[in-house]
Amino acid sequence: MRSEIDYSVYLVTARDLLPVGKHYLESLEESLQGGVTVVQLREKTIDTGEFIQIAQSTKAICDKYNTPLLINDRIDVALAIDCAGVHVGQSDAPLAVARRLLGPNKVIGVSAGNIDQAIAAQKGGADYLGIGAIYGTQTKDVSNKIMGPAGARAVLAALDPHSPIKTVVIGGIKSDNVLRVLHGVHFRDTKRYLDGVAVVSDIVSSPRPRKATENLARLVQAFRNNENTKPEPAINDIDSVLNKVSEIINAIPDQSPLIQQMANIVTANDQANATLALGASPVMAAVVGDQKDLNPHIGALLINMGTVSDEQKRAMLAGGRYSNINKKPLIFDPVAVGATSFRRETGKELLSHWHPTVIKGNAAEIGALSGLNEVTTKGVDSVGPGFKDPYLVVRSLANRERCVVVMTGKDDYISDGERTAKISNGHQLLGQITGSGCVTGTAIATCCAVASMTEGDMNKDGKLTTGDHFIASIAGVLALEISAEIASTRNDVRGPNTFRSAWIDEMSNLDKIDLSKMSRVIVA
Ligand SMILES: Cc1ncc(COP(=O)(O)OP(=O)(O)O)c(N)n1
Ligand SMILES: Cc1ncsc1CCOP(=O)(O)O
Repeated sequence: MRSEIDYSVYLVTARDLLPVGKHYLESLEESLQGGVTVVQLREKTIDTGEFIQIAQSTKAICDKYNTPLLINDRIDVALAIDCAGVHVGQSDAPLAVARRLLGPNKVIGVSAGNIDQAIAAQKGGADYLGIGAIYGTQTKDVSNKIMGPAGARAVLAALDPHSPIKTVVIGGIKSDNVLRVLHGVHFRDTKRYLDGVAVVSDIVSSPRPRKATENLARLVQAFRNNENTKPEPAINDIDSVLNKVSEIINAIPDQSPLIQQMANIVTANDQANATLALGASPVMAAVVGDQKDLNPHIGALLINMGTVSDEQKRAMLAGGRYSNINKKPLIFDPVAVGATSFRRETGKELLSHWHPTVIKGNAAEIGALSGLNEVTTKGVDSVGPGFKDPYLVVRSLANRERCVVVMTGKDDYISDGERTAKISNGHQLLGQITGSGCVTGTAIATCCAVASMTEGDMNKDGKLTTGDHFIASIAGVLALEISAEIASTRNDVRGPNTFRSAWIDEMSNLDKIDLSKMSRVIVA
């Protein structure tokens, strides 16, 4: 009988990565005590005799904890010690040969670095796939093979949903990014969930492998609990939505969140002043060295690609990563992401390193991220009348990226994948000043910070952030567009530049306004 394996926390061994003074079997036993559910013995340089010896002592400890053992590459060693099975890579014994030698009762896992390899392994009868490398790692040179969570998500989506094959991801997975990986790989539309995460250095290099494993196991379990918990019915009737919007906007001065912004050189000043006018505090920190210390203190981080440089990109990678670790809302404004290959690559790299809470862009930017070319870009601006079905565009991207998507334009469309809103507020003067979209990002980040600070959540361990960011995004857009409408009626506004000052002034008067009377919002 082939053993039923729990792949949740899959340890791949590496004796060369043990901390100085830590014995291999001691580390292995501690990791099993911490909750490793399956072990793969991976040895690359030793002779067959020594391999068999180490495999026997590894199996003795795995047996003590009732944990299956697989052998990397070497079918002969697996047969010699009669363990649960093997893991083979693309340049190892072919799956059909491994199956013939091992028989029907042994487990065979196959590495899959792309969709074709995954489908071939599935058709060939592999028991599970090791999908990767997700990220770079010092354990092995995978520099040409990094696929990011989005690459693994594409592999999962391509598999036959009825096949019994199991899946794990591997490569650079650690307790500080495992939630981000799980959220990024799991695609709502595929019926397929990851069965586990395969880890080498996060466990093996730790002086406390038991603790390291417990951390990983807790996060994997928390993610699953969260996925399996039926969410509270989402607020979607318009009165409740607008009540919540007012609550969020009115709470900004009380909470006074610190809003970190990696802004662009054109609009940073307006963004900082808008943050103050809304009742929050701006901090414009965009160098790598600031990110770790600053992140625990912020309410939200806004990453705006407007004038992104190589140095700023490194800060964006780090800041976003810390935001996921510290469960801070992360708002991504992919300015002109489709305009050049540098921007396309940067957008892709950022989204593969961290998981945004909200993506906000104009039609061309949302189209570029969605892989659609129905709407094109001219510099930072969108060209033409927009998408035929904007609801579908935002809903699909929100589902794919598992975040809120805000598409700004004459009408704005906002979706969290389930609920979709259309906002028809605003004023044409907003289109005559530079950076009104960037300032919208500021307002969304501010409202998301408040939503996250004011809403407790029992299931927060498995989440990357808490709060209803769909409603917070509506609040951010309404705050800006209604202040623009009010500013446009002022006698002292004579054109775009006087409008700009009046607009920022009016952001600080929103508590005096009955937003529900001025809002033109539909929620579907
Ligand atoms: C679970 C898991 N997935 C992938 C691999 C990589 O295996 P392979 O491609 O054979 O590379 P090496 O491990 O031999 O370097 C794995 N070992 N485990
Ligand atoms: C064996 C292997 N195959 C793809 S990445 C990898 C190593 C993963 O190591 P780590 O978990 O330390 O990043």
